[in-house]
Amino acid sequence: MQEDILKVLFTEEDIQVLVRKLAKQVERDYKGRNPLMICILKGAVVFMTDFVRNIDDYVEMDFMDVSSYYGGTKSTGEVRIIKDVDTSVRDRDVILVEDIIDTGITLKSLMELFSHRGAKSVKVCSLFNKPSGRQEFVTADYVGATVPDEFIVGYGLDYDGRYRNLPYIGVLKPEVYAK
Ligand SMILES: O=P(O)(O)OC[C@H]1O[C@H](OP(=O)(O)OP(=O)(O)O)[C@H](O)[C@@H]1O
Ligand code: HPA
Ligand SMILES: [Mg+2]
Repeated sequence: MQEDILKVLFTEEDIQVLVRKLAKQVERDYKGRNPLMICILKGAVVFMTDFVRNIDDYVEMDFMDVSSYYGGTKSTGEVRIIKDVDTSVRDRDVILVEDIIDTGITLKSLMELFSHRGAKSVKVCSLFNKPSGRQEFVTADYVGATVPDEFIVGYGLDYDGRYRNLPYIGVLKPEVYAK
């Protein structure tokens, strides 16, 4: 698996610094508000588990599985809901927890959905932002770091379902997806 990685962009230690920074920002901004954190599966699952454990206040968690890449390195543009949340978002302070915002297509459709469902507020916390990929005008309220215009994997992020278990963030060798 490691031989498919061109270079490491963020080590395990780098990632933990970013995660703690985001958790402390959210902890401060949401003090006493019991926000509903919605993890956007599958990519955000690793981030979510570290993130919530760095927040020293009440939070609730739910999970939504959406997909639009289907094993490739380019968005299909069609965001499919595979599993919805169980919790009612009406009058809740919702925080969407994402691993990466690239084209912005996933986030745009989720923001519309949750605003429509009557959430009191909807904010976005994304570990990574790739502004060079943007096709929709969306921004996250909390961002860990900006990444370059390369396909990255690890710490939840996949190519074709693989590499999510890498503890670091790496750039995938282009020959892996050119095959
Ligand atoms: O800004 P965008 O171009 O929409 O890309 C970002 C989204 O794409 C990835 O999910 P994916 O559809 O690959 O599903 P996965 O999380 O199950 O891998 C990633 O986890 C984000 O949710
Ligand atoms: O760079 C990426 N890597 C993995 N999944 C992704 N989904 C959008 N962009 C990416
Ligand atoms: Mg994916």
